[in-house]
Amino acid sequence: MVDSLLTARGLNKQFRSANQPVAVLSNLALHLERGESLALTGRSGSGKTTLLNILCGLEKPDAGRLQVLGEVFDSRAPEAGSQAEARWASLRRQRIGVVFQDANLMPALSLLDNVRLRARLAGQSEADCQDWLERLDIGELAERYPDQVSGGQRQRAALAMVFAMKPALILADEPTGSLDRHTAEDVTRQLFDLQARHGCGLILATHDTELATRCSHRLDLGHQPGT
Ligand SMILES: Nc1ncnc2c1ncn2[C@@H]1O[C@H](COP(=O)(O)OP(=O)(O)OP(=O)(O)O)[C@@H](O)[C@H]1O
Repeated sequence: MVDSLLTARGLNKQFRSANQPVAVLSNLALHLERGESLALTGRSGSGKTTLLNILCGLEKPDAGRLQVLGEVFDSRAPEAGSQAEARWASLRRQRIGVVFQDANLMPALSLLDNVRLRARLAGQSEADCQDWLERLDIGELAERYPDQVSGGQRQRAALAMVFAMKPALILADEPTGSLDRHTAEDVTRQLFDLQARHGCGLILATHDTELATRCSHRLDLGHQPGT
């Protein structure tokens, strides 16, 4: 079995601000194997979210090569953008679970239906969807819509969606950012339990040093040249 989940080489990304180029990622490399976890740390604006977006295909690097779950994305490849988009979309639907700051819940679906939809799209059973909501302590909110619950409860629903899809790789941007300390500890424990049980990879961006120390590896983007 191939254990490498993700390899990135020579990633560069710059944005333009007030017509000036702002280098965010410069010649960045990283590698993740099955069962490993990586904490992305660094000061605000150092590029953590940008890197997570690149690692799931929501943002294009200016240069670099990515190998993600057996798929290769190379900025120099002649492949049409739409083909790469389709490969990224398929990875996000079935194999990469993404937990971002503004939890991607469908507003017209209840929390439970959001979790069920995510499981279905990933080809997983819908049988344990209510159970995931219970485990994240929002079982009694299953029939509510996203705009009828708090930001922290939405974030837990987003985690339930990711758990239900049983991904090979989880990307999480401040997964405990809007949770109180007690709930954050509970969610963190579940995140690492799930990772240990399924042997999936986990990359998370965090300002929480305690959460970062629970990961097997750490990459401080505050030290990237140009940031
Ligand atoms: N679309 C964009 N256009 C211009 N600049 C951008 C864009 N997106 C991000 N940036 C800039 O790129 C830099 C990195 O942003 P990013 O959101 O990746 O940082 P971060 O480390 O996740 O920050 P935080 O910890 O505050 O969430 C910042 O200076 C940001 O202002």
